[in-house]
Amino acid sequence: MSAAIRRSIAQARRIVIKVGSSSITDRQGRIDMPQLNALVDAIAAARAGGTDVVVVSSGAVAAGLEPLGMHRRPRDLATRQAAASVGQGLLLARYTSLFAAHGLTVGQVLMTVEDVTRQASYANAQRTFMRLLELGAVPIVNENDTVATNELRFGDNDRLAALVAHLVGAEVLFLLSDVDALYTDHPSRPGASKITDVSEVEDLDVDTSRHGSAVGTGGMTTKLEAARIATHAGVNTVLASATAVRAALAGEPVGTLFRASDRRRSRKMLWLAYASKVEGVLTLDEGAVRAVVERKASLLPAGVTAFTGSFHAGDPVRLVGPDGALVGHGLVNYGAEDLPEMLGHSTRELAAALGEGFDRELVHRDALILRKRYRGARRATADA
Ligand SMILES: Nc1ncnc2c1ncn2[C@@H]1O[C@H](COP(=O)(O)OP(=O)(O)O)[C@@H](O)[C@H]1O
Ligand SMILES: N[C@@H](CCC(=O)OP(=O)(O)O)C(=O)O
Repeated sequence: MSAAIRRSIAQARRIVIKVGSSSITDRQGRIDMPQLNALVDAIAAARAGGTDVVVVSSGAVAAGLEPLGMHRRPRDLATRQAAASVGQGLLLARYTSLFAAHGLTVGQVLMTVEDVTRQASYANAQRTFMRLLELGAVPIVNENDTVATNELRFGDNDRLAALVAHLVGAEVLFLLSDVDALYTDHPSRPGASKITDVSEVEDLDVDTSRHGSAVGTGGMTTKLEAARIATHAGVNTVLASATAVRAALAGEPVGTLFRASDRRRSRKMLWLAYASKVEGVLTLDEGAVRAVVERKASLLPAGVTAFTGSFHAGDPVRLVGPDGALVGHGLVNYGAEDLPEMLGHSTRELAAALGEGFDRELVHRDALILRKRYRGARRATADA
């Protein structure tokens, strides 16, 4: 890790720390007080040094097991929600008293997928975080497990933490876990070796398929996904053992550093890429697919043959090829009610009909995120 990055990590003014269930609860599902204490001490020291800290803490389900007489993580959603309901209260009570010993106040933030997928709620959540930080409180974030449904949940706090890091404009995201770094294979496998420095998550060739702890969810797969989201948002990301929290915060060479990408995406595009909820689907003809995928052109109304959904101007939509293969996602410039009159018409015809101020692009190239490998593209080219 270069000295400059280490320094910038140690001197960051705002950080997000995500801690996994396995790091703060024991095998019986009790909150591991010495471990939680050590974590809070390290965070309080960072706060004393003037750094804003947002904590994303898992552990609600795990902490609810023992009080409810359960011995393992429940399989069904309703029981997990009940466990989270009991455990979240206990967890926050512990955080509240441990931080109070350092003269710090905590604020609970329970988030749902919708808080980040809808632009208005995203802005609202952002305002709340900023105000909490201005007031000197330490936000303690978790997914609102008791109301999240199977269809509508993050399911893991790794990605939630990356989106929060982006939302609050953090400089560093720390993913603290029960493993000390990323390995080329599950750390228990012979030959698995430690990776200390990653420049581009998408270029990694590692096996993350084997599951992690009994209480954790997502394992290493969701941590890599989180690192990808955060680094593309310009946030340096450090994966380290929760027991090495002080060293990690001090920028010491522990764990794995995922370097912030130079090709930093705007807030809006990150939201589109990772957090938005698609409101409609546009079907493109082969010429439009080629223009968008190969020439990186904007999408014009003439290239769209059909659409579904009831979206408004500015909403996120999915773009698919004639065979339904995903082309990418984009922010559409017209609502569904305007489209029937526009589709298939050339720009000249539309300009004549709609006059001055007509927006010729249906989806502007700068508001488009293409799928990394469009599976239908080669076929579209070959058929042409
Ligand atoms: N390539 C890998 N490198 C490191 N850990 C891995 C890898 N593949 C799987 N894992 C597992 O992922 C676990 C961490 O994920 P998880 O249990 O969900 O933790 P947490 O509760 O901290 O979110 C590690 O303990 C390890 O067993
Ligand atoms: N929201 C859940 C945690 C989900 C989760 O991501 O857990 P983990 O893999 O331990 O970070 C809970 O508080 O139990």
